[in-house]
Amino acid sequence: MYVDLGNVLDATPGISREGLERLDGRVADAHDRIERGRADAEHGYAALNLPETTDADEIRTAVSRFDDPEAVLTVGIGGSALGAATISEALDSDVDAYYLDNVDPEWVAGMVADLPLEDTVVNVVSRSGTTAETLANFLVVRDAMERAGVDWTDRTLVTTGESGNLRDLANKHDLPALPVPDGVPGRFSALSTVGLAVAAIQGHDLDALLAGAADEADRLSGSLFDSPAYAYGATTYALDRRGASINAMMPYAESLEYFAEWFAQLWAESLGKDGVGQTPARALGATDQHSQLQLYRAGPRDKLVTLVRPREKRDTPIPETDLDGLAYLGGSSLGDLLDAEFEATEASLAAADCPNIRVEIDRVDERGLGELLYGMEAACVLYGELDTVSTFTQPAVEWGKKAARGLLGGGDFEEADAVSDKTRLEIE
Ligand SMILES: O=P(O)(O)OC[C@H]1O[C@](O)(CO)[C@@H](O)[C@@H]1O
Repeated sequence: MYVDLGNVLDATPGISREGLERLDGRVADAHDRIERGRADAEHGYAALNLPETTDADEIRTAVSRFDDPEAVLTVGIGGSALGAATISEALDSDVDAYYLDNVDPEWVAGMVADLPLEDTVVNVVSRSGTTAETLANFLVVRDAMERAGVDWTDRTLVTTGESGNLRDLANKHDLPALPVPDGVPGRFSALSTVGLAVAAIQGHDLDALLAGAADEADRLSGSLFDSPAYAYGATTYALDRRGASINAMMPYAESLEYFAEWFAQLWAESLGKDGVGQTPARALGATDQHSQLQLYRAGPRDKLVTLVRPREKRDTPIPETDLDGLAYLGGSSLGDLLDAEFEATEASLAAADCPNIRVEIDRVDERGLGELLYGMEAACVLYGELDTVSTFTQPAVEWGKKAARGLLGGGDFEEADAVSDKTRLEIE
């Protein structure tokens, strides 16, 4: 992973090279704290050990019983789906990957109806084993399999904690089950059983994914000038402190669109604590040059833009044309056009003094994805250390869960009472 900070040095908000050098002392202290947490496999810090602790053979063995499926359906939500989706949506495979990570009834019914259930692996993922959306969707999928005459116990893989509803189900029906790694919150679990089972089913190279992550881990150091991950984490933190409260994650690759969604959970759920936190905005280049870029460049000075691209990609030529005005495109390629737009957007933001950071990987392949996922996780951990927030908890999401559960009769929660007390001003 390569990180270019050039376009933050003279931006508004921005940080100077001297400012980064002053911040580097705090980076060194944060790095020491992180390394102590990793050494003790402390909750959360353990995520940065996954390149060494994830057992790829265990994952490959667990999925080996599913002989050449047509599709794999992941039933999970948040970090229990987004890591796997980031990888599977970025890489080609003959095995189609689908994700049920919401409970929209029409969407779920449509997806289940379209699946070749007899030739689909159902990958149910939940660290807690209690997440209502995941369990409800699993019950719907299992019922559909039974009605289709498919023995669901032959087609289901479970990834869950040591206890809970899913663990009980796996034990009761002797289902293949993978553990979730101790001390790794869902949003940090892409490089573990949680995020890699789909990749294994699709035939992707788990070792290369973990090797890319290991490369980035090897570059963690006491100086942001020696570590791309810490350069990104420290700079985004510093820019937030100077007013860039929004970070628009804008990959210039369709294959990385899901990465922006994964990044949004990682950044928001880790850093949004006690009244602080940089808001991740999902964007996509070049598409959002015709959309959100107007706001990024000419709106409030409260944003930074992260521009991500692979340095190498397969290309598509643009045919020669005799159409006046289009001759400049003919004989070029879509890759040349996308690169030109990436660099033009970068320069456009700089010309407007809008801070932007360039993040590149060599290619969107297993190694590059491993670097990018691990690099952003490490960046997030460093940012959390510098911002002195509780990076690895997510207490604010619990209120809504209790309210929903109370509304459905799943318990007596005062949060549910607040729903009926809603102030109404309905305009028809
Ligand atoms: O894996 P589980 O326990 O189903 O949780 C799914 C997601 O829900 C959250 O716990 C938030 O409610 C996320 O942190 C997590 O990724």
